[in-house]
Amino acid sequence: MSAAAHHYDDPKDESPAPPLAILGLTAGYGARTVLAGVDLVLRAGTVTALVGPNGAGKSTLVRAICGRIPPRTGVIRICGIPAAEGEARARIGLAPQDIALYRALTIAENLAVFARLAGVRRTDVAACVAGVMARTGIEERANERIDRLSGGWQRRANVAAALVGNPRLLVLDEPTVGVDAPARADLAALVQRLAADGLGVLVITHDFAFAEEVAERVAILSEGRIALEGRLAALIAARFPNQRRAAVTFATPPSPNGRQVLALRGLIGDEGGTSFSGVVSDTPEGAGGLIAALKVAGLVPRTIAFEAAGLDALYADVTGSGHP
Ligand SMILES: Nc1ncnc2c1ncn2[C@@H]1O[C@H](COP(=O)(O)OP(=O)(O)OP(=O)(O)O)[C@@H](O)[C@H]1O
Repeated sequence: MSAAAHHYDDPKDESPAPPLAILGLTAGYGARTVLAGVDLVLRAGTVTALVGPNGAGKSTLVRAICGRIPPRTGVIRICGIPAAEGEARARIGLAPQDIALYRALTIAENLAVFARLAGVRRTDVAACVAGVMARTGIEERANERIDRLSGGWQRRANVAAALVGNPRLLVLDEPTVGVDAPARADLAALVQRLAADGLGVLVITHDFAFAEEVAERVAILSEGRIALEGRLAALIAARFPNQRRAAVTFATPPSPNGRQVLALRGLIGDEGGTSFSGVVSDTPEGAGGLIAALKVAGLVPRTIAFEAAGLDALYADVTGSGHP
């Protein structure tokens, strides 16, 4: 049995404490306070997506979780252990935003290096590497160099490297950057499998479609706090009772007057100025009212759709801004 597997099976490790518990965390840089009272608990076996505007402090939160910047006030515990302690860091697997692998080495060689760095005994490295590759389904590419792999395989290898120390908390920072659609589905399935195995998984992402696919819970970081956290469906039902998301597109950007009509209906445009979305009442009158208003204003949409509100509507409502 590998050292890592032994560590995982050790009954002394069966702590009832959650993989991650943050209470009243404040942190920042110099005079700058970035996190101003963050509360967040992640349970084993769940995936939580953390979203927030650019500069909200997501990377700062990751640094604090990994013990790289100290809390000014509040506590961060990893399986009950204060984040500053080495024992806590050993329970965290971090797959950073930039692929943190040796590009000229193969997947297997990289995993062997990281296993040694994670403290796996030399004699246990091969078993550890084989175990992690089986867990992440990357054996078929084991002997390919990182720089020859697609973005999707590189991301999977990046996740595998985070698992060599057999963590309880897996932190994935922007795991879908550079990943095409089919590979994203594979990645989502992998993340869910790892959670089903008992890991607590925190996914920091700007990719709302991925967040909706992979995470049962979402946390929205805004103005230094977790403004909202919970099951996505429940949060949406509570925030938008009997409402639907309306999405309207135009062949060319509407006039300022047209934009104003849309804004009055709660529909906000994207940067290109041709796609607008917002929430409307989930009644025939809600949809009919919008369509009638478009007609009166002389606005001819290219497409118009009404669908259940999703993370983007929730995010816009909580942060007051569009999708980052
Ligand atoms: N080392 C640092 N020293 C001083 N200020 C910093 C440092 N790192 C980040 N900041 C500032 O702290 C704030 C939060 O940054 P952070 O990188 O945590 O945000 P983020 O939510 O991860 O942003 P993004 O989504 O753009 O990656 C920003 O205003 C940033 O300029």
